This record gives sequence, C-alpha cells and structure tokens, in this order.
Amino acid sequence: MTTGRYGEHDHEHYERPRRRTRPRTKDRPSYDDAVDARVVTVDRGRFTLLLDGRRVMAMKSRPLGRKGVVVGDHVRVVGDTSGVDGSLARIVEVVPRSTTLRRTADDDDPVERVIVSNADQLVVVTALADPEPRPRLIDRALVAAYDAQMAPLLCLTKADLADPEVLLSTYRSLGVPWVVTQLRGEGAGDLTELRDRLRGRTSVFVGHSGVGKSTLVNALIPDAHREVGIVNAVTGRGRHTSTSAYLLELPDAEGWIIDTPGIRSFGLAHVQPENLIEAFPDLDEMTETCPRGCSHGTGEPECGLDEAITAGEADADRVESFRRLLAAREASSDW
Ligand SMILES: Nc1nc2c(ncn2[C@@H]2O[C@H](COP(=O)(O)OP(=O)(O)OP(=O)(O)O)[C@@H](O)[C@H]2O)c(=O)[nH]1
Repeated sequence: MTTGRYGEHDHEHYERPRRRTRPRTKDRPSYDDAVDARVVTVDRGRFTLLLDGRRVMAMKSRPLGRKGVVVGDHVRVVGDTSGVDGSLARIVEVVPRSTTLRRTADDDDPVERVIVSNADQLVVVTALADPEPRPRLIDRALVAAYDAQMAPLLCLTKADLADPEVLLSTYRSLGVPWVVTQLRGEGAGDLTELRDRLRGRTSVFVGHSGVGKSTLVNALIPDAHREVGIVNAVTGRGRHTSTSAYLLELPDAEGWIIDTPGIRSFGLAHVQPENLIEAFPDLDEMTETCPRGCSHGTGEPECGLDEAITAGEADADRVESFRRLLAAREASSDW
C-alpha cells in the first residue's frame, strides 16, 4: 500500500528527524461554526456581506490565500458577524460558483478578472436614443454573456425618444430576448415586463454612461442609492460614488440584481469560438464537419456553417449574426 508520496517502506521518510514542533494539521481550525453569507460589494480588500438580512463587514481569512472573492459569491464566514460598527468577520470559504462573468486583461487593467459570480442573466442596458445605441458594445456584452453561460436580456431604455424596431432587427435572428422601458414622458414607469424577466434570478446590469441604468435600478429598487450610500459610508467612500459592482435584492425577495458602475470595458480575448458557438446548439451541430481548428468565422475554408447555408439548412442571417459576435471578440472597446 502506498500512502501519499511515500511507500510504507520508505525509511528515509520515517527516520528523518522531525523538525516541526507544531503539528501541521491538528490545530487547523475547523469551520463547523461558519455561517452562510453573500458578497454584496468589494472595496480595497474589505467585503460587505449580506447575512440574515444584515450587512456585515468582512475580510478574507489566511487559508483562502490568493483565492479571489467577488461580488455575488456565496461564502462561509466566522468571527464577529454582528454587523455592528467596527466589527469584522472572516471569510473562510467560497462556495463553488455556478457562473463567472470575466473580463480579459486590457489597457485598463492588466489582470484577467472574474467580475461577478453566480449570476444567471446579463441585462444589457442600451438607450434607444440619447446616447445613440452602440451595437458593437451590445455585441461584446452578448459574447460575454454567452461565454459565461448566462442568459442575455436586451433592455432598451428611453422608449419615449425612439422606436426600438431598427435596433431589434439586428438581434432578432439571434433570438435575444428583449424588453423596452420608458421612465420619462407620458405613460412612463411600467416595469412589469422587466420585473417578470428578473424574477427568481440573479441579473447583472451592464451599460455605458448615460443609458439610464441608475434611473432603472432606482425604479426597480427605490432604496438602491440609499443602500449603496450605506455601503460606501462603511468603507469610507462618499455616497453614490461606488465604482465597484454591488448586489441588491429586489423588493419582496423577487430576485437579485448586480449593478456594475465601475465596468468601463469588457476584454474578451479569453473567449474561445467553441464556447461561443455552444450557446447556439443549432449552429454548433452544423460545425461537426469543420476542419480542425476552424473558428467558424467569415472566410474560413470549408466551414460547416457555409455548407449548411448552401444546402438550405441554416438561416444565413443567423449565421451572419453569429459571425458578427465572433468578430466582436477581437475589437477592443470601452463602454
Ligand atoms: N427621455 C428619457 N430619459 C431618461 C429615461 N431614463 C433615464 N433618462 C435620463 O437619462 C439620463 C441618464 O440617466 P442615468 O440613470 O443617470 O444614466 P446611467 O446609465 O446611470 O449613467 P451614469 O450615471 O453615467 O452611469 C438622465 O438625465 C435621466 O433622467 C427615459 O426613459 N427617457
């Protein structure tokens, strides 16, 4: 029988004098008393957690080492979980994540990072006008969603200013679900459809400046800014200036949203064509005959997608839209 690295008869191992005076594992704390919490926001190594409905400040414990803890993580914590001013709990474990939304290293940030975890929907907030929609940014957000195996949702704001039809025609063949919102002008304020889409899920909201994301978050969660203000008061930052993602619960425990005020870009260099096409099983099936290493992009020789179009088995618009997404991975772009 072999135990660990050494065999039973490995005398060198057994006869070597013990230098350690402290047993290595015996004193390791067991975390049976740890409790569950969820990470609300992160600010300079300090974590705000939600634990039994109260906000608790925490830091990472040593055994976690360099393992990252991100917004949306379900964690286990020990120590002072009272949440009173000045108290500090310790995160001892990160529960395995169901999803991770990532960004590749880019000029803004040299390290590939997980932005948020455990979200199942990515809500791409885009104004129909003022500012004008930026389809390339929408495409990049969709790529990030598909890669992370999150359901995408287009949220088209400012419907009082423009008709959504032009923009929607670009996304119809991909089958991306969408909602339209209007929070100014006559008849403003009905968010029933969006609320229906958010119910029971954790949804990450992304969008570039001015699209009306804060207005939307505040309409969904009337206390949102006040809550964020509290978080920032604890971490020493001013109100309404959070640049980190933060998690908020929808009223009546209907779901969770994660706002991302700090995200200015979405590096996508880590996204593999194979992962992207998996989000479109009908197209994926048509690539079985592709040559090895085929990226399924425009101009790839003998790509199964082209053969399927020629044979009348694939919708050319859908293939073209998929290829547009594929190409959007390469363009670097700010929100
Ligand atoms: N016409 C119109 N204006 C809107 C609507 N929703 C928001 N706005 C306006 O759009 C502007 C930008 O809204 P914000 O909610 O601050 O946009 P944001 O996306 O959070 O932008 P940042 O705060 O820069 O990240 C504000 O002047 C809002 O009043 C809408 O449905 N229709």
